[in-house]
Amino acid sequence: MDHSPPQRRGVVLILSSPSGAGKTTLTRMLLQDRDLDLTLSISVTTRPRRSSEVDGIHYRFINERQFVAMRNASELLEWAEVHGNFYGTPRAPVEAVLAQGRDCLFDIDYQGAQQVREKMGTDTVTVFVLPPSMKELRARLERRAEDSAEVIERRLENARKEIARWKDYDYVIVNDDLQRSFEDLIAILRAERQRRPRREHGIAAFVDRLLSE
Ligand SMILES: Nc1nc2c(ncn2[C@@H]2O[C@H](COP(=O)(O)OP(=O)(O)O)[C@@H](O)[C@H]2O)c(=O)[nH]1
Ligand SMILES: Nc1ncnc2c1ncn2[C@@H]1O[C@H](COP(=O)(O)OP(=O)(O)O)[C@@H](O)[C@H]1O
Repeated sequence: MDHSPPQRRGVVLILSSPSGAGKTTLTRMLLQDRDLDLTLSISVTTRPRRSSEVDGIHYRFINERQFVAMRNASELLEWAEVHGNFYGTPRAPVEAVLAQGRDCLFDIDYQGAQQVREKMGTDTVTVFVLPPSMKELRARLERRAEDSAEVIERRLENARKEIARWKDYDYVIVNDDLQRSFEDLIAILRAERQRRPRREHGIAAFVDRLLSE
């Protein structure tokens, strides 16, 4: 087994947006592109499962007692209450991915993004996804048809507060054309992978060999 350190540090790529702006769709597109080799951080949540979701793939659905137990055992890298439910990121899988110098993708809210940035520092890259209009945001939530009218209203009420956080992020994408947004995300990831501090170890060894030629 190869015990040498990874050639580069993994990217901690965080996507946030108000509900309905399209981050889950973009996340799924990124994961389907095998060449990108991204691993999703699968959150735990106390919210009820939607019909389109699979336990253990999109979320791990747990009850509040289990959530509190995980939080108290410091098993969560970050956690937050969003739209009246608890969400958290299990720490161990993230650490395992990053230790291999691979990249980890997070679909978490602004509270979680802030906590991860504080803990992971410059490994973190944050992207905020905006809807093209509030009218379209409502239309997308209604078209998705996964939530009750009451839940949709609550999400739209929270959207203004969430959108106000755009300034905390490294990148902002207005998700009008889905394919274009996807390509922009790939461009961000490719560029971030090449950042010198992330490649310090691998490049130093390469340059040593180069100069010894
Ligand atoms: N802080 C935090 N937020 C999360 C986590 N998982 C999901 N979220 C956020 O919780 C919010 C609600 O997610 P969800 O119920 O799937 O609804 P959606 O935004 O309409 O797809 C979104 O802003 C997610 O990004 C997590 O582990 N931690
Ligand atoms: N650029 C886009 N144009 C049109 N519809 C979109 C676009 N992006 C996402 N959608 C649709 O909007 C709905 C909400 O998207 P979703 O990814 O579930 O949002 P979020 O995860 O941010 O709540 C889904 O039905 C999705 O197919």
